[in-house]
Amino acid sequence: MSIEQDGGVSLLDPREMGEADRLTIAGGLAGVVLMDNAGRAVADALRRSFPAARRIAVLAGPGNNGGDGYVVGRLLREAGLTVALFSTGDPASLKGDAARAAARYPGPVEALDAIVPGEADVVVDALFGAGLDRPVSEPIAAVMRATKAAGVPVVAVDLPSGVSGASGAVLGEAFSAALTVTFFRRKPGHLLQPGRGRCGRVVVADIGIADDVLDTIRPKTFANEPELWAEARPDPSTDGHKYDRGHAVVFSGGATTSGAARLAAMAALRAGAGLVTVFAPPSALMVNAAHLTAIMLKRCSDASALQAALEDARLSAFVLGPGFGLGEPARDYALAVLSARRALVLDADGITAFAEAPETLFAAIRAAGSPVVLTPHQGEFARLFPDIAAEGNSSKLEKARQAAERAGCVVVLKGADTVIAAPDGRAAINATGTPYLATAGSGDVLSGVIAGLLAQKTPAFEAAAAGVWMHGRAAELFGPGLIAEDLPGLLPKVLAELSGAT
Ligand SMILES: NC(=O)C1=CN([C@@H]2O[C@H](COP(=O)(O)OP(=O)(O)OC[C@H]3O[C@@H](n4cnc5c(N)ncnc54)[C@H](O)[C@@H]3O)[C@@H](O)[C@H]2O)[C@@H](O)CC1
Ligand SMILES: [K+]
Repeated sequence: MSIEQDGGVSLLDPREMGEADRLTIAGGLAGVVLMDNAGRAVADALRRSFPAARRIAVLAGPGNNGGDGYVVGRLLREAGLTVALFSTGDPASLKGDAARAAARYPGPVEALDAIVPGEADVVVDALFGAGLDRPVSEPIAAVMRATKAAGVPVVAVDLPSGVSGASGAVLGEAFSAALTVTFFRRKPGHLLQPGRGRCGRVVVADIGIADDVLDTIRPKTFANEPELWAEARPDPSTDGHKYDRGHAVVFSGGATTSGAARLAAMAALRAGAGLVTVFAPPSALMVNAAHLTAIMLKRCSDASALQAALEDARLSAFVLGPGFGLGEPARDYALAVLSARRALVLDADGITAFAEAPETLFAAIRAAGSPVVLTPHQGEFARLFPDIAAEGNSSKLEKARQAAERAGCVVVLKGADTVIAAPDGRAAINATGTPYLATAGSGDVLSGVIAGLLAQKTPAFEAAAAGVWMHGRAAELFGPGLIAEDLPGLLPKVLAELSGAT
């Protein structure tokens, strides 16, 4: 993906956004113009979203976010609205562009605690944006609570105050905005929870920063949207034979836990793998045979049987973990697949099996050099990366990134804001999905979708990112009442959407 055509999916942390700002100003666009453009974008979005609003309260903070607030206040006054502006401090203490914006504000500036939130139709939150660097404390927090209690819709400038742009964490107190207007590109905090839940609708405004600043900044964090991996997606029309679309293998657990493997297998087939085989222990052959049709079944009784099966070089991508059971067989199978240098999705029990010896797994992954994706939820993640999981100051984004670097493979850290991270530092934050995805077997389907894409030679990061997106999108298409069995059958619709068909 070339950066000029990033499709808007790049996310900039506060430091990178500061860099975009500096590069733009160095290129000849004055900072005050950027601030004016930012304020205008917020004022316009507010009027579009709240056409009936007449009384606006602007809360202006001590930095450039506050400066944007003064511009919004001025422009809304010019548009004939009634604006009251409340400042955290003496406007004379503002610096630079914010001081200039405040100087051009034509109305009175009141103290922050003078606000009566119920007297406004809309509150503009210009307290803190990218520069938030500590928890919001009293007395500002009290004003925010009073505003929230009044139930007046909040329009946030750049970020809801109190939400960290870098991590999505709530620092102290945070607004829940109805609308957030950010500039140039979104920030990780717009997609990571709990920040995402505080943003309301997010509008990204063009304020005159040119896309080519991204060539210098080289962002490595992305919104997990189709633009990120569209080019890497398999195109079945160019491959005539089923073997060209890869052969995925899913390991089945024992008779009573074999459903998980079938879910993964069905998902791999629907995701486009040419062939899918379930490798089952003797005890689970009959139950699998009774349930499988398009999916093939093979007896696999132990690691030496697996070694023999791996002689078939066409077996391209493996899923190990769903319903598999813990312990030695899981470790032996994973290590055998890796030493045969095949693509591997390690999920659930396959991850937990290495809790006592994560370094053994990481060494095998590095030695294999084949595409490997780990798909832990929080609990499994903590078993494999206990120190990274326990680090209180790092975000989910940083945790997934550190884990991917340590493991030497792609890590999918699951949740409402699943993060997909690659060892080279790239990371994507997912936003598709619904709460109904928290259902038994949902993760098994995800591992199958990813394996289906790996079987078709999609690179690991793109396969994992696309798989997570597709899995979430399928859940959105179904809505309430979702069970895992519904997901594979929805993948054709998701694939059709991605191909632009209806
Ligand atoms: N970077 C850019 O390209 C642009 C930035 N703009 C605006 O500039 C903002 C960033 O401006 P700043 O870097 O000045 O940062 P902010 O205005 O977000 O906040 C920085 C100020 O808040 C104080 N502060 C931080 N956390 C606090 C807390 N918990 N309690 C009390 N005080 C706290 C800091 O000491 C500093 O004075 C963006 O969010 C955006 O709204 C826009 O004007 C347009 C262009
Ligand atoms: K804000």
